[in-house]
Amino acid sequence: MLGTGSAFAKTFYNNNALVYANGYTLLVDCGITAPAALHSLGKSPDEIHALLVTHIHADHVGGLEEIAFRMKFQYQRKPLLYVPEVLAVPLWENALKGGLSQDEGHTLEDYFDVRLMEEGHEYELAPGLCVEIIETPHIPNKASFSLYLNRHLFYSADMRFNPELLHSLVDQRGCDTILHDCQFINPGAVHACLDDLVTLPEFIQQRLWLMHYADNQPEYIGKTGQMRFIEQQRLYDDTELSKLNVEFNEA
Ligand SMILES: Nc1ccn([C@@H]2O[C@@H]3COP(=O)(O)O[C@H]3[C@H]2O)c(=O)n1
Ligand SMILES: [Zn+2]
Ligand SMILES: [Zn+2]
Repeated sequence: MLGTGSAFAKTFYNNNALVYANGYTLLVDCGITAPAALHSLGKSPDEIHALLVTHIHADHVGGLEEIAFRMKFQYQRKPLLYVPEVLAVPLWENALKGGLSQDEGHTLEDYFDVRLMEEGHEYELAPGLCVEIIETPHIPNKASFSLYLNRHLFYSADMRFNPELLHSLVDQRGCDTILHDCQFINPGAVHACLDDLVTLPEFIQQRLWLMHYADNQPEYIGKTGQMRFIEQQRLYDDTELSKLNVEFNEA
């Protein structure tokens, strides 16, 4: 995890992730703090093969201008950008155009090798890395897409509490690991809140890691039912994440 903080957290970086697969590096979301978070890990933007955007909020796309400029002018590269089809135009028109538009660039494609994604398809981004996008409710009338990775790990984009989806992923689709955004304050108007998440049955909680949390996260350690916090700037192996759950349950 590059960062695990909420949109307004100051002690945690924005909730963005680096996904590694056989030498390939995917950056999932690129918020305002992503360049600093990469720097603190000693990572150069040049090490990123592809980026993926879940939705248009600054904690998920606010760092794209810096990455786009540096890729173009510092590294002379056009990285792959995976974007849900409905977000491609608003991403350029409403988020990036103001800063990036200039003689050398007037479109998203001038900075990125754009790959549009649709729901209901699985995309093999690299050997050992398959991604499906699932539209999940967040802000009314504003599209946001969670991810299903390698047919076993669900990574929530910001989403409201949706127990039916979590049940169907676990019961019908072999989901053994859930990384879920979490808001501490009730009600979770645009996110799932902790009071909602602790109502999930234990077998779902035991697979669930909390992320996208506020600065007062330390106050909640030990108060999250069967769920655990995932930590920023730490490397997790996806098979280890599910193995640890089993060990945790047995302990
Ligand atoms: N209707 C809304 C819209 C936004 N927000 C807050 O703004 C943040 C934007 O980034 P986020 O991570 O989606 O979290 C949102 C809410 O904290 C909110 O609380 N209610
Ligand atoms: Zn967010
Ligand atoms: Zn959001």
